Amino acid sequence: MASFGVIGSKGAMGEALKRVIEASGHTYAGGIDKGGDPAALADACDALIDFSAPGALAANLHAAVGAGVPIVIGTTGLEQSHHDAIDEAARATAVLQTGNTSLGVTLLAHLVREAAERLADDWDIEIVEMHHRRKVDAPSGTAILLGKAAAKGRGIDLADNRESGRDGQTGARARGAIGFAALRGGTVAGEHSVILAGEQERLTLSHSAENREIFARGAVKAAEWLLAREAGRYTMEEVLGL
Ligand SMILES: NC(=O)C1=CN([C@@H]2O[C@H](COP(=O)(O)OP(=O)(O)OC[C@H]3O[C@@H](n4cnc5c(N)ncnc54)[C@H](OP(=O)(O)O)[C@@H]3O)[C@@H](O)[C@H]2O)C=CC1
Ligand SMILES: O=C(O)C1=N[C@H](C(=O)O)C[C@H](O)C1
Repeated sequence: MASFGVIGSKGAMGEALKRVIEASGHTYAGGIDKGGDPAALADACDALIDFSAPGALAANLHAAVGAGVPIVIGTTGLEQSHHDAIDEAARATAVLQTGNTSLGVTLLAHLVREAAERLADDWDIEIVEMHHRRKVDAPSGTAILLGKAAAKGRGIDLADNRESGRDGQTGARARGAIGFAALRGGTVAGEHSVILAGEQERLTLSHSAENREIFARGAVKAAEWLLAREAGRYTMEEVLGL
């Protein structure tokens, strides 16, 4: 059994994580929110689990490296500079970052990659997501993860082929583009659909999160798995053996 510290502990995910850690027989080492000290939390636990905000990432990585504990990062809305910081920290400790810790989405990303690989680029790819009204980033981390999987299947870079936020006189859709649409409202835990639209037919691959426990369970599983790992940057695919 291990002890886990949660960053973003009073948030929706933080509360789900506390429940799942305690139900799994591990120890909840405590949690922090804005203004809290991640270094003290890192010293008091075997691994950190961070579902907070992009602005917290640098201090959280620094704390994990300083204490020599692994860290799971579920926070979304990350930019390239955040990913560079994660790569740097992963030289010193075990780190896993993902936009979605659920089993279903991790498998969905594989299916999307395979579909994009097998279908020619006259099959247009559109990713639609819906989340609760409190969500602050768009497209969701999951939508970006799925877009990257589709781009990988196609052998292209997402950054060069991404179309989001269409409005007004957009012009016709560019061949090979990967489109994103983000809906917000109510209490939706997370809905994602990847639509592959061809001539006279459409294939839709979807995932529905019914609650946040699925993300919390995946994050705890990832933290358990990281405990036995050397320094490095790891993926949910590796944790789940997919
Ligand atoms: N990867 C995945 O599977 C999933 C990822 N997420 C992501 O996790 C993140 C949190 O989601 P959710 O719980 O719904 O959000 P909430 O807004 O409910 O909670 C965020 C928490 O983080 C805290 N926080 C904000 N800034 C800091 C900081 N600098 N240091 C420490 N804590 C801070 C907030 O504290 P305060 O109120 O004091 O500001 C709050 O308690 C989001 O980025 C979301 O997209 C969510 C679900 C699944
Ligand atoms: O903010 C959320 O709630 C969620 N965020 C993650 C994302 O951005 O994809 C994962 C999940 O969809 C819920």
